[in-house]
Amino acid sequence: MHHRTKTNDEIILSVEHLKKRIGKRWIVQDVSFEVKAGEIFGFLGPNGAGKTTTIRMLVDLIRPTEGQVAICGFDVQKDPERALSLVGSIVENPEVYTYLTGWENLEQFARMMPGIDAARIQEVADLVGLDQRIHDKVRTYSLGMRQRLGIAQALLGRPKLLILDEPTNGLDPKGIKEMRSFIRLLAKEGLAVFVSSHLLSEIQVLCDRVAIISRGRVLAVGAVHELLDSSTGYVVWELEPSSTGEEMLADLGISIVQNVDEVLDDAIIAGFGGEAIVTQMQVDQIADIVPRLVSSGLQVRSVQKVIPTLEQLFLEMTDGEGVE
Ligand SMILES: Nc1ncnc2c1ncn2[C@@H]1O[C@H](COP(=O)(O)OP(=O)(O)OP(=O)(O)O)[C@@H](O)[C@H]1O
Repeated sequence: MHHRTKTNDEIILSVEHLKKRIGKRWIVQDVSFEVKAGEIFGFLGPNGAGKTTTIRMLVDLIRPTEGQVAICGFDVQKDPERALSLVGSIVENPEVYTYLTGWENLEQFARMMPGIDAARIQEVADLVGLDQRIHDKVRTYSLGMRQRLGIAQALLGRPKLLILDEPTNGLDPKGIKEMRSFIRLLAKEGLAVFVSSHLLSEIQVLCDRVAIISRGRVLAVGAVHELLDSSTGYVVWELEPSSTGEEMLADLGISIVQNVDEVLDDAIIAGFGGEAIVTQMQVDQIADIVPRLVSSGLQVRSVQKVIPTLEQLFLEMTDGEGVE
């Protein structure tokens, strides 16, 4: 969906068969995926799916029961110092002192890191768009500005991977928009960005690829548009003559939706004349079907796929189990 300048196939984060048992319970049962440079990767699942537990293993806050995490090839358990030096995260948010300025907070944080000077602090302040306010006390910052200060801290050490847990939580619509374009900008610069969320719409608009997780397992990984294309959706056809068209579609094994108003928005239905035919099918079948209709003499006036939301997709995959 987004055009990247520096996307390449360099694998920044690799997670292989990650599992975590706490007591007798397998909180994370089997999680595998990869995140590449320049990519915004969404980690999507309902509350309690195991997202936080997985993220805590990514940054070595808890130890996996089984499986591996590698960052730029460095194993997080065997070589934690090197691996973690390549990660910035706002997962376990370091304390922000509200009585200090943004600049002083960054300075404080930089003290724990080698090779971070004032020029770098200025650079990250500019990058997150706080340059005008960086010498103001944090207590005067909006929530969005505090979030950006958190990201500035995460970026200080020039990480290859940025891990964000629910980055738009609590932001107003304007703040959410700003946060999104900011995340896109970082990815464009080549950073790999891992974003967890229980908000499907958020992931849908922001991420290049997504892993869908439920009950500690990855149900699907892929480009958002691929997951949507391979799923069952609704397609609206305007064919001439309509009744022949409907018969042909049925003959091709496509299921015709009778109760249209139950599955489609009124606004969508209103956009078509009374003769529109609605089918439920895999949308990637359209390309095969249209030539067949045409070659048997039908006039195909329009074909429109009604793209399912990620919510619908998720319901399909999980059989409707616990999603908001
Ligand atoms: N230390 C623990 N001991 C026992 N159960 C735990 C522990 N940590 C997590 N759990 C349980 O594991 C499940 C997954 O938790 P986790 O926080 O990873 O989910 P999540 O997907 O991040 O959801 P949320 O968005 O609500 O945090 C939950 O049912 C939680 O209660």
